[in-house]
Amino acid sequence: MPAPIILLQSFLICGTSWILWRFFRQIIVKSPLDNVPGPEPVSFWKGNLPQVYDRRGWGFYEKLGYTYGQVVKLYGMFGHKMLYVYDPLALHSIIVKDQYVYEEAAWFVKSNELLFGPGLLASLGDHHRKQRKMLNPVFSIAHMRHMTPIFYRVTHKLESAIMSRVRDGPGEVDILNWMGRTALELIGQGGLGYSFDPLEEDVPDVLGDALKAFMPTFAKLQIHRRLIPYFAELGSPRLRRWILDMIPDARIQKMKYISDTVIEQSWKIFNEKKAALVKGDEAVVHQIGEGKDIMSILMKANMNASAGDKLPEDELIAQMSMLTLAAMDTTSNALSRTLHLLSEHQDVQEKLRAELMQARDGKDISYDDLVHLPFLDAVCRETLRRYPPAPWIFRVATKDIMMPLSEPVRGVNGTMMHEILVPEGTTIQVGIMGSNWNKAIWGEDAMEWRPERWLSPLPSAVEEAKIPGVYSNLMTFLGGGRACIGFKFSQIEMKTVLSVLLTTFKFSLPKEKIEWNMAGVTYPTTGDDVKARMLLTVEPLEYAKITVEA
Ligand code: HEM
Repeated sequence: MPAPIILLQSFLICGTSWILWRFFRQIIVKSPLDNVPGPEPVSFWKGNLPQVYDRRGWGFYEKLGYTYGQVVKLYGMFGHKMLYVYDPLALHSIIVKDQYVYEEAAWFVKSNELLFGPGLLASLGDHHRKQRKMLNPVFSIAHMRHMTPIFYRVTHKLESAIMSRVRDGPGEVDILNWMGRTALELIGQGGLGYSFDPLEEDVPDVLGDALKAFMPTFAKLQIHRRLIPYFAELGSPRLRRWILDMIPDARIQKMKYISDTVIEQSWKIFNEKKAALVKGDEAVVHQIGEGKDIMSILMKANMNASAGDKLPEDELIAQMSMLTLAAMDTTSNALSRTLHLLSEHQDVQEKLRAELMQARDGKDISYDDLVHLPFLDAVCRETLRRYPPAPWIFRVATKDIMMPLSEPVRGVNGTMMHEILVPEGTTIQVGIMGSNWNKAIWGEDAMEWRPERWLSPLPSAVEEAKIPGVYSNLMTFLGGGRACIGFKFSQIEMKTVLSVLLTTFKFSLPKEKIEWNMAGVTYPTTGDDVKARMLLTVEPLEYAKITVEA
């Protein structure tokens, strides 16, 4: 019998036994989570996952908070009990104090490694700590400051590209598409020292196109992804590759092409950079990032690091694709959301434009002024609070552990629980938006988008809650050892792009309705279209028609 058929048969037998075992275990074995309140599952097979992943599931999460509180029991597949958590003390335990107990899920780490190599999103424990030690300084404020001119250069190209489409009068522009192209080019030039897209014209780029295709393709493989740990070590790499080549599924074959292309192209860029570094400074400054991009700094730091701290080349290369993917949709969707909100709230747009006009005074705003503009900062913070691009992330408890609570939870049996025993293997859904929307902390108007809240002292409950986020008492960029490494990068990116676009164009709502969809990274759709797209009406400001080249 051919090998793939034998494998398939064994898989079906193992899979069926596993499902039956899970079914009986859930019925027979008592769990400490049984007493945690939560909604009924939709079915045994899917649990609450259809609600958890519903692209229109905003109401479900709002209701979870108001009905059950800050720790809620949910069901995953086949009766697997999960916890949805945004209690601040519990969050502190999950992502800071006990972060090495609550790890990334095996399917998350293994699939990232198989697709792009051993980068940050594919490493755990000491290995991950070593990679962060080398990467953290590269994202320092000093380096970000040096990158600002690169950011302005790219953003002015975006400005010209949009101007060429609306110079003769207002028109609807797919802002999501432009923010996506800009975010890719910014992480390209600022992160890799590589240009993906001239922006002023449509030029295909093998690597850029593969990276752009990644998220939409990957989104269709979320179930397959969870099966990877069961196959990842099966037989030799050659056998695994052969089996992969044989799988008659267009989505999997496309993913294979994307992964191969990204790895191959990343090696190419890496080798060119290495050659320039060996030749010396003169060759480096003639490269796209002029040696100020993240990869050039990282490669130099790695060359000078002690033997114990040095990262092997395949790890450096894996960081390139992981940084690009982590940077792209998050920041471009945050920028799209901000422009959407400013289109809905014309008064806020006017007030922000006035602040930016005054600061710009005909030239680009310096890094130091840009980061200190109060209203721009307030608009960015409030957008990232109320609409965090990644509304949740997952962790898995790698052993039994006691979860502390800042507020007791009333159990299903009526008793008050002051802590919860979390059994090994429990999936934790970290409620990033749950924490950012918490009325007990942010006040009764927590669900309102109100930038002004950042211009006066925040409620004392915010400080007292000790939310473990790296940024502004928010969970948007997470916290602990796996906090977003690029959060300063994304701040400057958002502020540079807004400072240029809002002093050149006026944005308003399009004819069709914009809807924001829930996902690992939320995304907009326009009208009945299910494809990610966000049109806004864009009109050039009178003076900009003369000053901006198109
Ligand atoms: C508004 C924009 C952004 C948001 C909301 C955001 C949010 C996040 C969150 C929530 C995580 C934790 C993921 C997890 O643990 O599962 C994360 C991790 C990460 N982010 Fe961001 N991010 C943004 C922009 C960026 C940018 C611009 C970069 C790169 C320049 C970046 C690079 C990374 C990397 C490499 C990680 C993995 C860190 C690790 O595991 O050690 N992010 N981000």
